[in-house]
Amino acid sequence: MAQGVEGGATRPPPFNGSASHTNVANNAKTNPSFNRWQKIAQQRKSLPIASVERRLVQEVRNNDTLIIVGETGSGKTTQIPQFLFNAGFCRDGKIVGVTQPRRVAAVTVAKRVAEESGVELGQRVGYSIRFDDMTSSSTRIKYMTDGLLLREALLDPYLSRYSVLIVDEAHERTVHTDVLLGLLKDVQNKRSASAYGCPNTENKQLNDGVLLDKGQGVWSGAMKQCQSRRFSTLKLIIMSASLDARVFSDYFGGARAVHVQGRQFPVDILYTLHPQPDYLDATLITIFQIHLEEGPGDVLVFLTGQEEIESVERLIQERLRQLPESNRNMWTVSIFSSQPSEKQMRVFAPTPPGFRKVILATNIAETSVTIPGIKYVVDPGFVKARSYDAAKGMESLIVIPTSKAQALQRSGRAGREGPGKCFRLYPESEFEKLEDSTKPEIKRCNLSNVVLQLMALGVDDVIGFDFIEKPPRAAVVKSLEQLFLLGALTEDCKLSDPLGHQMARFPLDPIYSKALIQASQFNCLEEMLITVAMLSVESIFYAPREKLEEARTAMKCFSSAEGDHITLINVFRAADEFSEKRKSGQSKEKDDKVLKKWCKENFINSRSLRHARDIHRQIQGHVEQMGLHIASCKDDIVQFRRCLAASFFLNAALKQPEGSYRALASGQVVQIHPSSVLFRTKPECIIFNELVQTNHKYIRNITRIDYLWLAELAPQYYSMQR
Ligand SMILES: Nc1ncnc2c1ncn2[C@@H]1O[C@H](COP(=O)(O)OP(=O)(O)OP(=O)(O)O)[C@@H](O)[C@H]1O
Repeated sequence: MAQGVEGGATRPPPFNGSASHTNVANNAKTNPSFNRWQKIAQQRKSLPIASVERRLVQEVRNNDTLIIVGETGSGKTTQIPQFLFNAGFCRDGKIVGVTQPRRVAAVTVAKRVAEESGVELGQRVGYSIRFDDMTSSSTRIKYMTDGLLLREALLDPYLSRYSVLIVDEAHERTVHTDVLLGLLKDVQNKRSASAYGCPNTENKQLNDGVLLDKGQGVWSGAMKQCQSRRFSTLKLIIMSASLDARVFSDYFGGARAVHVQGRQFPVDILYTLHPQPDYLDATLITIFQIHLEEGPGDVLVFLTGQEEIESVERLIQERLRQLPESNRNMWTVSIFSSQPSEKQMRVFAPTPPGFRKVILATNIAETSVTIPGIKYVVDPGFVKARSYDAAKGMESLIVIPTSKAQALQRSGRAGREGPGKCFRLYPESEFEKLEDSTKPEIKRCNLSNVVLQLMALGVDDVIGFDFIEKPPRAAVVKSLEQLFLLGALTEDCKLSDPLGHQMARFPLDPIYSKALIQASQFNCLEEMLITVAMLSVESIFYAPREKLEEARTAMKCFSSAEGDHITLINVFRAADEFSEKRKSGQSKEKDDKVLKKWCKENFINSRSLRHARDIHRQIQGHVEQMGLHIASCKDDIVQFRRCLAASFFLNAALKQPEGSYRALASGQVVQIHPSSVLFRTKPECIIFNELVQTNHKYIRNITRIDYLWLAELAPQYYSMQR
């Protein structure tokens, strides 16, 4: 059994009843959970990383910062935290934290590691993601999103509970990862320097503040003090299968990089002979080719977004109906970020016997996750990415080719349980032309949120912050300007009190945080909570091509002549009313089914609606905690529209003579999206929440306002404009 309190080896799950050493052998023959644990233990032993456990632990002991690069599936994410736990890095209640860019990875990996360790999830091994905390005081290995750790730093600037922090999938370079790297570098320096004054740091100040020189001979005492608290310095590990170790090493002052050799199973990469003009059609053909010609095994398909996924899902069903009965044994499931977590978890459910599971995913399933059963990956080579025009202050989503690093990660999802195949739907010559790595998100997104968080963390000089790669200066300046206009910053560029601090506490985009705070003053927080929740999910309405007219008629029942925000509120409330009336009092599943039927009849996307209800519940919790006044403006719609104008004044637009609109802040000419309820009426002055760039610049989620309200409700901006 284990040696030491928290440094013990992992053990099998408890047997039914009281397990003693004498009955282990008997139980082993019959107990399925024991058999599963044995299989897992075997699998763990065969991972490439297992043979270098001791060396890796030694490397972590010897280096404060370590970069680990290893093949996808070699065991970095699941095994290294367990190695560190076993080596005693969690003594004295300390935690090994692992950050992931995505929620689904944090949850599924934590579940797997809990199972491998034979412990209940939330006890020794847990996860924490926005709005969902599965940890306890006994958690020692904690998986979390990078954004969550940033928020933790607001409360505990030294991140003092952690002995080791592992930044996983660092190649993704999400904006949170980049900010986190800068923050962790700073925390690491502060912890090494101020708390213990170890001689291996440049700082020579001891706890009691006495400055020492190397010649004074006191270092041996200081050294002892350091050794006795060796885990008080923060160990940092940067990990990925596909990162440029040099960039990270340089950033961390020449940090050591180690490569873990070897992969578990081979993955055959297949390319098309020619470029595919219609990648969705090529995707469908490939899925059916695999289904009809390849051996057993599930398929993972990478698409760019919810709409694309839903249309491919429909096309698959149509084609399946044309196949003979014996070939219809395909089961499609989907996973994308705006789905509720339980829905996302469905992709991990076992495939029914005799069926082939086809998972339609966005890049959410690209890194860290292992979906059991996947043998084939279909990669059309595209991803939806954020793009930001700082001059216009406009963010949009555009579909672009993946990078080589992303292609590698995608193929790495096959070959985790046996040999696999990856079908890249482009020629090999195209692969060579791809960028090596993904352009860091910090260079292509609106930075208001990041700037607000950094300022809340006490970083006043955001432009001078030690980023691994500096964001464009114009983007930082634009964000400072926006935050100032929203009232989060004072004139001398400090976080305002209380507004700026309150805004930083919301896990939302600053413009939405401000809207909620503002709404409590306009007595319409009830309406704004619904609005923010509904705007946080992908399209609520869906209109299948073949039933367009029916869908339009259904939408009219909820439409408000004032605009989309009130229309969305109408949908939310109608769903609530329906649920309330039809509550069976029997089971949640039954109620969900009834609501789903109602959604279908009304051409409402039930997934999006459920997700919005979930988000609504969670932000309402935040609002209550902050003590904001929740009230409804009831029938006083003008009041609510005024509040929208006061909140989203940066996104106001005026009608042009020919029927297009000019966005007042950016000067861009934009069109109302055909899905908006105001598409035909085209009022004089509007506010909007989203700009979508296709062949036109479309705006969505629009409400009619009075032009004069702008100067009245946002004088800080509109009086400057005149
Ligand atoms: N949920 C799971 N179910 C089944 N097997 C799993 C699961 N999670 C991990 N594994 C197994 O453990 C192996 C190692 O997974 P791990 O995530 O630690 O690798 P990794 O090196 O971090 O990969 P990546 O770089 O792709 O994140 C997988 O290849 C797979 O065989």
